[in-house]
Amino acid sequence: MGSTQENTVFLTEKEAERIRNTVKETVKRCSELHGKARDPRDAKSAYSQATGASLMADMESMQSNGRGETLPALAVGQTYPPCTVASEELEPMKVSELKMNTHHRGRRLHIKRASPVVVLTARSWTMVEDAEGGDTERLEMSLHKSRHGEDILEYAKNFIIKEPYFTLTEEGEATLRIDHPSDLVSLSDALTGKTFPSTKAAEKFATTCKSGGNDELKNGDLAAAHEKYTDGLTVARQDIVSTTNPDLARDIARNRALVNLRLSHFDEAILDAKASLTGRGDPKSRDLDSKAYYRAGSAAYGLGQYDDAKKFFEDQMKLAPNDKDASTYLKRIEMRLREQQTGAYNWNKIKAGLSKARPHVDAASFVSNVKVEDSEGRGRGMYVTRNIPAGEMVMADKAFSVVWGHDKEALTAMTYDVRDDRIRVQPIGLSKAIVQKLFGNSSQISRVMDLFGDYDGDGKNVIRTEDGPIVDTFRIHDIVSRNGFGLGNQYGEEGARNASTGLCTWAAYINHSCVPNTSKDFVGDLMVLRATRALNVGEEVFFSYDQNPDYEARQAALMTTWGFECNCPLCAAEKADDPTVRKKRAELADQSEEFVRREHWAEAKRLTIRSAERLAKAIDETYDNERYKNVPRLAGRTIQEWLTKASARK
Ligand SMILES: C[S@@+](CC[C@H](N)C(=O)[O-])C[C@H]1O[C@@H](n2cnc3c(N)ncnc32)[C@H](O)[C@@H]1O
Repeated sequence: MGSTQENTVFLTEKEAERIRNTVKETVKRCSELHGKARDPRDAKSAYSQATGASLMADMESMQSNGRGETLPALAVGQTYPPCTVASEELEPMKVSELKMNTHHRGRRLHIKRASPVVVLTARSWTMVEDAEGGDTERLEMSLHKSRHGEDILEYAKNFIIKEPYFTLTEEGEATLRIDHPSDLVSLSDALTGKTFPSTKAAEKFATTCKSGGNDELKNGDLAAAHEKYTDGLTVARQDIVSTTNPDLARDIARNRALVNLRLSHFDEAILDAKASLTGRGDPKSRDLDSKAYYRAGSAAYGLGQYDDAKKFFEDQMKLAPNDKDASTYLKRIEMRLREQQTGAYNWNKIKAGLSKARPHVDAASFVSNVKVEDSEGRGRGMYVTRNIPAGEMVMADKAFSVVWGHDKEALTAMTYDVRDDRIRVQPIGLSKAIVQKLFGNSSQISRVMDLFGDYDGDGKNVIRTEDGPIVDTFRIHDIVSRNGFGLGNQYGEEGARNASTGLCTWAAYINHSCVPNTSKDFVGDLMVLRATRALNVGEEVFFSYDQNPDYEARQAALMTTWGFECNCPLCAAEKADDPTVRKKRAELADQSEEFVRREHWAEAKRLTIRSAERLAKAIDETYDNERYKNVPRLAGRTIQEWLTKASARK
């Protein structure tokens, strides 16, 4: 957590003011327009507006290679919950009935795309019209605009918008706006309006989908393969096909399991693989079932559900006792279970396997020495369940999601939050990656949504309807704000605009202290926490979110990024200092940073060491001995470390 000096993006007052004013102006206009009738659009000019903008966007993305030079600026904090009922339960409406700046709760809009899609860094938009023909309107998908790596709006032609939100863009143009991807249901183009006169026709359709899916899979187009298999499955599972040819649905499900596995949609991969099982004893069926168990096992492994994975691979071995892949997996699972239970990691092997191309470790989280409980004044916290000697590992947490600086998904944005009037630099790419992962793995939604965030949503915690998983993207944004962390520059290429960031769902319960009792380190995407002093059973674990030795700067960062005032023993002592003493100390700390940058300890002459000693003494004298009896003197740390190394050389 926290950003280093090099990674700080500075914004001029004027730029900040401009962002603030634009957002405030839009918010004001929106509230003035609330409930007013919509101005109809001219369909022809709407189409040419979108076509022109789409060409421009294509050209820009070709020139900038898809990555903008400047940070996008986004307004955040105007939260609203996603629709939590199935589209079938909503009452249909027409574009012409839309009211300005209104969430049309309880309603649904069936639309079709009527223009090319304009794909921009933080949003996509297009023109749409009523499915049966009628009024044209603009539709904008904000931030979470892709699925299976494809732009959602480009993905299909027919959509249902659940509980449509009609508002203004930041440029003041009327638009249907989607912030939660679950509010947009894409309908299959191939199936819309399709009926089958006979079993044969339905079977033929499903078989064609299956072979089309196979072709797409061969071409590596996973999104298209998924779509074709899904169409095929929808029909193959209907009674007219499944009663006469149940194996067709099994075959398609088995193939879709592989696509889901490759898309890291592990939940659906397991469901598909299980649905494909024949349970028959002939060699061909045993072979197919063995394949299905392998896919289910790999998916469970991907979710970190090692006990389930073990069971699937053992079932596979019963059908194919000599299968090498299954036995390799079973060995890996034994290692993961050992890591989980005892924290016994083979560090050499883990580190040797890491590279920029393979930045994720194949390791399990080790959390059996800790538990989560209430922490007075701090929400919940993490506590040790046994005594842990100094230097020993407290826990290791394999990140739930990481976006590396070198990933194309890395995206940092400047956000203006209307709730607290603050501008922040946010790892938007990480929020997007988490939403994507949860969309493909709804079994993980509760685990992430349990983390602390300012916005709690509607409190219903509905995670699925018949239309699919529901992910409240505003909650994810707030959770990432308060729990995301930097992974450091492990593989190079990290900068202010593309920091490597991640979310750990265990370490996220650890509170901050400026006098922490643990320190954290990263091995790839595994966060390793060690005790910096002996910890007694039942003690709360703390690490430092921000180590700035300057009291004011540290408190400001803790308030802006994490929303709290720190009352740890160090902050209590520093708060009682005279502000002029604190200022002097901060100046001396700056001088010592500068000194350390200028003078290398390995080449230091006696006179230089003397200067360092004088600086250290001056810093020490800013501390009241009584108040700082048991409290670290942070400002002197850098120069003291330098002195220790330089003196040891003599
Ligand atoms: C990463 S979470 C830590 C777990 C959190 N306490 C919870 O209940 O889930 C960060 C949030 O915890 C709270 N927090 C962490 N350290 C704190 C402290 N020293 N004093 C007060 N609140 C703290 C703040 O609300 C912060 O935004």
